Amino acid sequence: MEIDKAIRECADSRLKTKYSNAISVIKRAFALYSIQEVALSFNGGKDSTVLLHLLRAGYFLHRAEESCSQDVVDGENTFPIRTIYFESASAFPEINSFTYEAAATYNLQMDIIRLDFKSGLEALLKANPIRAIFLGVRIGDPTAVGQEQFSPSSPGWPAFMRVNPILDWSYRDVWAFLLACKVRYCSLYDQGYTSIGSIHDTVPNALLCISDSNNSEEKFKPAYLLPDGRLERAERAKKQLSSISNGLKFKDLNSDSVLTASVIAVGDEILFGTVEDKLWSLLCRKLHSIGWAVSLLAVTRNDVDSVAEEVERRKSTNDMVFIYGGVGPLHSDVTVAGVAKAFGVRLAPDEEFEEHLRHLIAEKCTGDKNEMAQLPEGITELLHHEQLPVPLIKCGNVIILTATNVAELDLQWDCLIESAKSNGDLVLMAPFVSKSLATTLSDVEIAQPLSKLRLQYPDMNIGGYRGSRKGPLIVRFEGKDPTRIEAASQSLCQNFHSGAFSQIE
Ligand SMILES: Cc1cc2nc3c(=O)[nH]c(=O)nc-3n(C[C@H](O)[C@H](O)[C@H](O)COP(=O)(O)O)c2cc1C
Ligand SMILES: Nc1ncnc2c1ncn2[C@@H]1O[C@H](COP(=O)(O)OP(=O)(O)OP(=O)(O)O)[C@@H](O)[C@H]1O
Ligand SMILES: [Mg+2]
Repeated sequence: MEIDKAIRECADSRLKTKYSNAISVIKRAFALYSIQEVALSFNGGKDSTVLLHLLRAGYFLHRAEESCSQDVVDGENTFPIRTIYFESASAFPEINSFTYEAAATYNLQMDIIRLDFKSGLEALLKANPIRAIFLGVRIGDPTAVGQEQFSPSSPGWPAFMRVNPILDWSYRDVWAFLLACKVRYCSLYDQGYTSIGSIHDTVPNALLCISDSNNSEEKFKPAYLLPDGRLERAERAKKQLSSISNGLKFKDLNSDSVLTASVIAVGDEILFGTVEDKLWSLLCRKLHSIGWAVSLLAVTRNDVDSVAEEVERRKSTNDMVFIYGGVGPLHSDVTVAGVAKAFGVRLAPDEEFEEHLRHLIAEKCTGDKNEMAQLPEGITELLHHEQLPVPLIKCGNVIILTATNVAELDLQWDCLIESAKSNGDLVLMAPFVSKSLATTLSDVEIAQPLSKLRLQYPDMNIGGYRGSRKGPLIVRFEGKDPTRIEAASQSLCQNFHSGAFSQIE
């Protein structure tokens, strides 16, 4: 069988693994359902073209195993699996003609359905004993969220099993397969289209454009030359830049409003006292400098449930949560998993993130499966900046920082602020201003006037601290309005003899 032979003979071990896993899924489906009970959902797209050939190979191998003899296996072109195509008036003519051409080449028994998906499937299932449908859905597709290789149809849909043999395939894997097997695919993919929807919303991928100033006609490179699979749906890139503000609802705020953040450090080494964490104080100062208040600092153990519990609690009571530590490939690096758990989603391979890691650490860490490229499914946005080798990860209102020291945090913070500013949505809050007064008055003398002042100026943070029991007491006024700070400090001084307080930096 030519597909099976092509993969067996190729040198790409990752593709071999993906192929053999997909074939196992297909064989499992053939063990559960009879051939009359399964269907292939085929639309001429690249993913469904991969699926068509996997099914041809899978059916051949299944028959070979069943009969235990190559002699009785039907010809390679026998493919008795019902194939359904939802034809639409807004499909590209090239997609239609490729679909019909494939049907003729591979003897597909095509059912052409001219209804919407749901009504079409209802009619199909009423007239046929179909119980399972093969789909070319891949993780990263908007419809893949929550799906497994075998997923029952959604509530409200007719009942059948969705079988997704290439769920964990990446864009690269798809092209590696189509090129290794030397099979035909829709001609649009050679004209710069990387994912094909309707004629109304699909254009060639601008990242494949070959610009030629002398020639007004645009030309495009083929889809398999897209440098990174992460750019398959190019419009996603635009979305990511404006994403920082999404969780923050900045637009409805006055510039002197206060937003709150909490900071979570993950690390047994901090709790043991072995390592002194310097990041939290720097992060507090940074947040402060953009007018944010830090409501809580927490340190958790390197344990998924501890991280999940803390994140879950903080994300609902703060505008933003910053978390660091525990990010990487070690068994103790559980932060990303903890964040996923806090949001009640699973970790799924993120093709875009994997491409970044591949560039960073070459092939060292990217085998058949790259654990570091697993991110919370459906809620993750990657925050890019040209100075960051790997983007920052944002899940809802939680930002995962990968910094491990002060210099790295400095860089990540600057990139975060710069890209937030450049997208125009992020209104940085008015920074806090403060005034500190030192006094040798005793705590007892000053306690009552201070607590009165707090009631008078509820918009301000008024507090006292001392460096030692015997040394001077420092009273600190902090807020967003310098005139109120001045008024409050004057008001305190008036209660005591002149010279009782001296201002310090
Ligand atoms: C065979 C088949 C089965 C589908 N089953 C479901 C389903 O169970 N639940 C669901 O929400 N959508 C289902 N869909 C719809 C897809 O998830 C998705 O809405 C559609 O492929 C998106 O196409 P569009 O981008 O052209 O709207 C199914 C589609 C097909 C072709
Ligand atoms: N009109 C349709 N008719 C039949 N099946 C469809 C149709 N549209 C989608 N599907 C099924 O859903 C799967 C996912 O669709 P999707 O558009 O993501 O992939 P594709 O069309 O194969 O490739 P591409 O991402 O390049 O467009 C398809 O592989 C196919 O199984
Ligand atoms: Mg498509």
